[in-house]
Formats: sequence, structure tokens, C-alpha cells
Amino acid sequence: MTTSTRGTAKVPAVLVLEDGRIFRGRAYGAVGETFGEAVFSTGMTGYQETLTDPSYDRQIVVATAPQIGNTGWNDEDDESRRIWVSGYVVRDPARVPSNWRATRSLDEELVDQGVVGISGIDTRALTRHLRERGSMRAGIFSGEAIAAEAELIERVQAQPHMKGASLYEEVATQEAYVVPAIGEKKFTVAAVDLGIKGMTPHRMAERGIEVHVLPATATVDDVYAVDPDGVFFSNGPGDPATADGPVALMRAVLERKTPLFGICFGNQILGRALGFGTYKLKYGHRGINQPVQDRTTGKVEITAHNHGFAVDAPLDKVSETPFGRAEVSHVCLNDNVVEGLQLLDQPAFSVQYHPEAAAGPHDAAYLFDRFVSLMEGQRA
Ligand SMILES: NC(=O)CC[C@H](N)C(=O)O
Repeated sequence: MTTSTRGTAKVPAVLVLEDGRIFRGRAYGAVGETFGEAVFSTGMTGYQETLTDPSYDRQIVVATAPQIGNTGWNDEDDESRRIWVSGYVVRDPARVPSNWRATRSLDEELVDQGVVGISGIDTRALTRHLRERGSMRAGIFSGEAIAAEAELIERVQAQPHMKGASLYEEVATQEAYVVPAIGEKKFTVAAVDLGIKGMTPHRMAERGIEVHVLPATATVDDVYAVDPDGVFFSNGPGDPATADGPVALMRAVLERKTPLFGICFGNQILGRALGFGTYKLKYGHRGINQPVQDRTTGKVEITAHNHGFAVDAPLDKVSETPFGRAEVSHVCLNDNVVEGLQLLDQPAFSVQYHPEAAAGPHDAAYLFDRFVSLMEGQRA
């Protein structure tokens, strides 16, 4: 095929990394310039969910899957109200998207939302570079934004680091809202929104939970005003070391021994609430094929991940914490990173990965059932 339906395909673009490495390609999506932390995701499908996951705020996502956009863009799979990635890097964009649910192309959606991307990049070489050197700051410049290399590198180096970035308040809802239970209502959960993905309250609603999604700035009184059977802390962008407010709120919930569940950022907050540290991984885990072992059952599950930070907790011993004994319940089999925490003396647990699996395999859906069991146990 020699022609393209993509309006920006002939506009030159460059991806500039903070260490001076430069990749040349063509504009994809909006033309202009953008900055963020360059990270790679190994998901073969699910780009719509990835791009609209608020945890990707201020990140330039590199898709390792070589063909992106094949199924276009639909009206159903968004995980939040908009695209959050600050830039998108692909090898070979679909020339003709095809799917019965698609209402437009990915390229059109990127243009509509003003998201600057780049195509025609050797994403294998780029991923190997990021794997060797680590995730780093980057910029995409297309059309008239392209300037002398030294100047572009300098501008990238002037950007803020992801380490130390506090981003959850800017992505979270400003107003509380309710996701009703599907079918008979059995439980009420207060969900603290730090960048929540839409599928998460949906997975709870499917289990008879009425979910009150609260702003990131919610107080203890706001949480208990909904008379919750359980409290949930969501995923979210940025460095968990900055999330002092949510850590204090979680400690107040733990003091009351209310059943508690956290996902991703929520797992890091539980780690901090228990007194563990967090640290930045060299290049993180992003994709939908990561092997995790549930050490409480020995079972291995294939799971969806998106995290650049992790909890620093001992793998092989039970830890004494201000809230009783705690242990690492889940571990990533690729690199032994902590993937879950569980308290042994009260009903609280969390995972670093994504049991809501949007997109991804449903192996970890049992974790929502575990949350339900904790709430049932508290009532009995
Ligand atoms: N998906 C998430 O909640 C990510 C948590 C945190 N921002 C990290 O990168 O590790």
C-alpha cells in the first residue's frame, strides 16, 4: 500500500531522550511538542485502555507491539474521561482500522485530544535502550517544533523527573459520585480516587457493591459518611513517596479495622502506611503478560501491570507493623518485585498490579472476591 489516510504521516518528528539519544520518525496524532517520562508497555492489545489510564499521566508510552491502531477507537473501552499519556510512540500505525465497535481511528482520536505522537520508530531498539539505561525523560517534537538537537536535548533535561512527582490530585475526580451495584446491593465501599480506572468500580459493582468514588482529598469523615463496609484505594500516577495525605487517611482506616483493599498506587500507600519504603524501578512493569505468584496459595497468574515504583518490604519474613503482622502476599516471578501485601491481624490487603484487567487476562479477578469475603467476615 502506498497511500495513507493519515493526515500527518508525512510530517517529520523526532523523539529526544534525556541522555542525548535521538530517534527520527513521522508525526502521529497531533503535531507539536510534548514531554514526559519515556516508558515501554509490552501489551499486544488494549491500547485504548492504556492511553486512557490516569496512571500514565506525564508519561510518553512506547508500544512494543509493532502494529498499533488496528481496531480503531470505540465508545466503550475508555478507562477515564480522556487520554492521559503525554505522548505515544509506535512503529507501524494501522492504515485501515477494522473492528465492529470502532467509531473512529486511533490517529483521529489522538488529533482530537491534542496528543502528540510519533510513528516509524524502531521500538525494539528504543525499548532495549530504556531497559538498559532505565526509563528517562523525553520529548517528541514534530513539524515546526523541530529545532537544533542540542537545544531539544537541553529542553528535555529541563523537565521535572517522575521521582518526586505528585500527580494524583490533578487526575482524580473533584466531585464524589456513585457507581451503583449491579443487581442486589450487598455492600457499600468508599473508593478513594487517586486516578481510578473505570473498570475497577465496575468489577466491584458486578459483585453487588455500591461504590462511592471520593476525591483524592477526601477526609476520614467523608469516608465514614457513606457508612462503608470496606474502603478501597485506587491506582494513580506519580511517586507514592509524595502521597502523604492518602497515607494518613489509610492509617485512619486501618486504625478502625475497616476491610481495606488497594490496587497499584493503593498498594504503595498501604506499604507506606505500614512503615515500608517505596523506590523507583529501573524501567518498571507495563503490559498484560506479567507472571505473579500468589504466595498464599502458590498459584501463578498472568496479570496486567503498570507501575514504575514498588514497595520495599522483606519477602521472606513476617513484618511487625503498627497495624499488626504483615507479609508480602504476591511477588513478580520475573524480578521478585513485591506485588502484594496482606495484614495478618486485620482485614486489609493490596496488590501492585491490575486485577480489573482492562485490558488483560482475568486470572486475578479472585482478588475482588477476596475483598467481598473480608467484608462478609466483618459482618459475621
Ligand atoms: N498504576 C499505578 O497505580 C501506578 C502507581 C505509581 N504511579 C507507579 O508508577 O508505580
